Amino acid sequence: MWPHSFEFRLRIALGAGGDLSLTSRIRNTNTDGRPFSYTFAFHTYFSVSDISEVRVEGLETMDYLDNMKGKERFTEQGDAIVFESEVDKVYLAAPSKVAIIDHDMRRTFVVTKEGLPDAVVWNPWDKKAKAMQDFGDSEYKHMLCVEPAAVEKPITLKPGEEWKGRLGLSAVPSSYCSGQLDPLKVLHG
Ligand SMILES: O=P(O)(O)OC[C@H]1O[C@@H](O)[C@H](O)[C@@H](O)[C@@H]1O
Repeated sequence: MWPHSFEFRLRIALGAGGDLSLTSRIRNTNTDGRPFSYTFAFHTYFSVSDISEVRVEGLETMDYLDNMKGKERFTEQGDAIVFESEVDKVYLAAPSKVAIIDHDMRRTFVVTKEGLPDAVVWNPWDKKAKAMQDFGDSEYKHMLCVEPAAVEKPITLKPGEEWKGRLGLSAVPSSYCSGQLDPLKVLHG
């Protein structure tokens, strides 16, 4: 058991237009005066038409830790992130808005975050999917995990202190067709 006392509160708000907001609050309620540290991530799995056709915008040129290479640090190059094999990356100091663009579904998920500096991007691909008990063998083709997170630098709370992290999620209809969708509007609009 974790040797600390804490209070965890989750506020779920669903807006009239379907926008979802999840706010987590963690308070250190230790009475022995001890601080504690933790990392945090909203493990949000997005349903996508075909992982090979999806791209993520907002993380280009970001530094990341590659969990598949012993957490070595790299810098993302070039264009939007696309997927052709297993990925498990922690983007550091990621922007507060990231877009998951699903051309076939004509839908863009816009993920916003507050109090969560990092963003994890994960897809197990075929081999790991087969090895996971709670994951269908082919489910990796239709999912992408983008997680607002605080991973690189653990959060430390003294007794009485409270931390707050928020995830915002909206699905925007998009009829993207070579250049129709302006990433600046998705990311900054
Ligand atoms: O199955 P869960 O708890 O959603 O976690 C899935 C993945 O979550 C990511 O945060 C991790 O970086 C991966 O290593 C992990 O496998």
